[in-house]
Amino acid sequence: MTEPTPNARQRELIEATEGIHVVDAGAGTGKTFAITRRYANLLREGYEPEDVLLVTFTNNAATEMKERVVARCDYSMSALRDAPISTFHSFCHNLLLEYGADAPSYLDIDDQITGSTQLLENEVIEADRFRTFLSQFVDAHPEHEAVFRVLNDPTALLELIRELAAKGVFPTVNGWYRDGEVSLDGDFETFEKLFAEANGPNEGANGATQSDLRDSLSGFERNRCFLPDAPSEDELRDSYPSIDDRWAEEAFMEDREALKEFVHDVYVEYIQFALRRNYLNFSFLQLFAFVLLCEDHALRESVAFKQVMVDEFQDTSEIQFKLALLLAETDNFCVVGDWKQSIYGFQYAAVENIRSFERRLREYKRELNGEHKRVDFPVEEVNTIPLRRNYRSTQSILDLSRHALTVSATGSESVDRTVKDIDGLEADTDREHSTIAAFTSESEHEAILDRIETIVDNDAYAVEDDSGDLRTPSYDDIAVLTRTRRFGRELQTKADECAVPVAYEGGVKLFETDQAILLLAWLRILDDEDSRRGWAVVLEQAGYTLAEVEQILETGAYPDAMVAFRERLTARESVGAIARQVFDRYGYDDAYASSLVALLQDVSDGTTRNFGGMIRFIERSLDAEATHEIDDNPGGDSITVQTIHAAKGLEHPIVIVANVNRYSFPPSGGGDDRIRYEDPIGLRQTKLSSTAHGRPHLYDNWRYRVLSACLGRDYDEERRLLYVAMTRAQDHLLFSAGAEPSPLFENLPLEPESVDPEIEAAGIDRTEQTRLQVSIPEPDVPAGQSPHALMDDRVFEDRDEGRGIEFGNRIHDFAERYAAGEGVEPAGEDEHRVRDFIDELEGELHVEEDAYLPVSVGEQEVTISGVIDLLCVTDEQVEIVDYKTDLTRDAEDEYRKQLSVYYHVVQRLYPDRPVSPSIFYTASGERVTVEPHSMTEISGLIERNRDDTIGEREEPQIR
Ligand SMILES: Nc1ncnc2c1ncn2[C@@H]1O[C@H](COP(=O)(O)OP(=O)(O)OP(=O)(O)O)[C@@H](O)[C@H]1O
Repeated sequence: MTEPTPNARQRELIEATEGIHVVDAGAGTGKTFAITRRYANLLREGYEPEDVLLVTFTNNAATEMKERVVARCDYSMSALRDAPISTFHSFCHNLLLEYGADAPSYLDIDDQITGSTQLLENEVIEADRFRTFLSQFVDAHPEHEAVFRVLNDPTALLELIRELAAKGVFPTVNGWYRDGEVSLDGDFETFEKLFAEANGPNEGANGATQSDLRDSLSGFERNRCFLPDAPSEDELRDSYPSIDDRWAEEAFMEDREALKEFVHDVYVEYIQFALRRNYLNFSFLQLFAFVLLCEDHALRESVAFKQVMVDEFQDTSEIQFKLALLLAETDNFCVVGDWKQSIYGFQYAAVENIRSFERRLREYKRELNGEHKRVDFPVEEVNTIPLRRNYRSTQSILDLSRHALTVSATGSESVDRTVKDIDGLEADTDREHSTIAAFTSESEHEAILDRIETIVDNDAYAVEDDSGDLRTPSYDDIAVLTRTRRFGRELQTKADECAVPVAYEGGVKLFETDQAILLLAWLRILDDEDSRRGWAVVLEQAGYTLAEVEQILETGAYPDAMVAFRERLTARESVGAIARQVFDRYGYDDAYASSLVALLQDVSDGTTRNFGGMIRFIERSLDAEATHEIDDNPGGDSITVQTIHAAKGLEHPIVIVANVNRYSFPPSGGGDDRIRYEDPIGLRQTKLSSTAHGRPHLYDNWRYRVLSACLGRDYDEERRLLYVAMTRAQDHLLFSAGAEPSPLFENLPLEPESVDPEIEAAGIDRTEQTRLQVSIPEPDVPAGQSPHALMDDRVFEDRDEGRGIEFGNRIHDFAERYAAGEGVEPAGEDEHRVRDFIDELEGELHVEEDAYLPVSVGEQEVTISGVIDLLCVTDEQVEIVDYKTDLTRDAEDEYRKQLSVYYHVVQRLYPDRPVSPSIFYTASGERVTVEPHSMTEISGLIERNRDDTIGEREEPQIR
């Protein structure tokens, strides 16, 4: 194909070689094309490759740019081999290898960066190392016990470190680098403004109605256990229509010294740990490069570039923007991007870098020039170049895509932007042949496949070929884009059943899947029965808190069921058989699992049981980021299924944006990170460990509850994801949803059609067994089954406080035998309470009743099964009783889900009587009746918990 001729605006960017230029333009407007041409033009104008820094976000993009530059100038590929066209990370890596030996000394760290310091890219391996670090850290720092006790996930702490590094908050050995600590404290003035905004009274028909904040604090104490210093809900909401302003300060001001010290010590000691083991992660590379450039003035001046250009600028983090400034010798600084395509917030991309480019430029210059002039060029004049012509899509697709940025993502959210506020794009083509449609179906997967079959070879869906003529479409013109990975995988399975060819883009990093991680853990346990690395993964996966994991590892008191499983594995003949048994236990019956079994069988000859060898093989594969094609990829003419994140930068003739459903897009929930860093409230704990009532316990932090109510959840990135998905389409654009479409779907200006798919798929009514956990805690439960099927088991923190699993089992055992009339004698207060309670009951008692509840989740039938502790049946009513040995009621919301399942089972058994589900707390003797969830709610809860929300976590992009 011939190279396009730049349009006038693109030419302006290509030829404007002096000064600061910013392009913030829509999809497909030729930004990458123009910046590549600009680079070639600079070389033609006499700049040497080493004078020009061109930053991209992936190594592939860097290579592609070099190829395109070579085509436009006199340089060969080999001449450009070492040219600084690279990612931030590889640039920083090279800088540190050459000049950075002593960079750690600027943080008062004695360890050095050496020639053998490796870049550790693999997050799975890093998480493993971080676990090792953390267990050493805990032993060395008993003073941090209280903060450590609140944690439930080591990777969340590692994520926090990455976040702080991306935002320029670095530790020194004895404190914080520059004004890092100020950032951790947060900014009360800015918070006060947010508080005032959320707390402004609303207008009702009869005057002012209560503020959003007051409203969202109703139920302030529900299902929470606060420390005694917390205000009651009545106190907090004693004024109307807003809550009293004094609560802004009361909530914000909190003694966070212990927390800051904990985070500081983990952060700096982890850096030291990494350096001593000769590795740095992406975050630390940038951190040290930044410190080095800040502190070594001579070096900074010597390495600075005459020209700095950044592509995909919307994906830069704060530290990356600052790095780019430190690397610029003059104001020849050019960035291109699109705020509407900023979808890497979870990797700390700061959309404000491009949205408020000029303000940030000035602010960062001021900051960097604090005690020394580091940015020595004027930033007052910025030339903004608009690009409006789109070379990808038809006008109707472009017009609709603007709506993506203004639709409300929830039922109640109001978006303070209208379509008019979004710059429109002009299609380069005059042709208007697009089909734009939306459909819903109870069987969404089948409906999509059905539609695909209709599209292929259909003139109504004709697509433009390279010469601009229309031709009928084939499978490989079609891409199905999804917000989360899970839906794509499900669709692939369904497509296989229906013989529709589907391809994954770029294969799968098989050894990074959950399946492989669990298998590796069990192999480690088989290789060494006390393997900390193996047990830590297995126990965390089963839902134990970090403190519990530590305790179990310390004492070697592994759960009986897990030990028994290890014994069963030991009896297996081959690694393949072991793998199969591990996958059976965790309910993995998919292409990944079968590929892993087949691969390991091949590698191990199918017979030997050399665990050490297998472990090394998996580790090496992880290190090499080995990608494997999954067996069911047909190749050739097939549709592409990928996440929206993976589709960024690509284009497809026909796009189906699928699974635009409630709880999936936007994904429901959020992390359960106990330590958070949020703007402008700084570093906070959502839970606090205290012995306020005589024994250690985790309390909810009431201050965080109030603070977070003022922050709200920002769905802008979800809208941008929708925009990215839509703007991948060249010719036709479709949307699909299931029984419960997302507001993102419903609020688009489209009239969805409800369809009943005709496509035949074998095995569609397969039933998936999902066990409901009954006697919580009972954490040794396969993943994908209970408790993850329905409950958020992270609320069960009580388990390490002397009562724990065994205690719970003992009480349940006593209760069962006592109610069954076995004449057992109570021992201890809880058992006495249970006895008294049972003595009071009137009616026929049934103990340990099995309960099975079929639930439709999407188009799948799921059976939730559990065991009901006690049923008390009379002619008038049926009472369900579930014993809980918890010391508090803070897990009640989760128990409600469990009891709701029992309620529906029992209600079906006794349709003529009222059924009341209740909890009996053995610690207090309190009996609490719960309000059951409806079947629809249960189905939604299962879907929500099953849906993996990690579209964003895949494709570990270099950022
Ligand atoms: N002036 C032009 N004439 C014809 N085609 C062009 C022109 N400029 C760019 N294109 C083509 O438009 C397509 C999109 O270009 P490019 O990928 O550079 O856009 P972009 O703005 O970076 O897109 P996105 O933001 O969606 O990643 C490419 O196929 C490119 O070759």
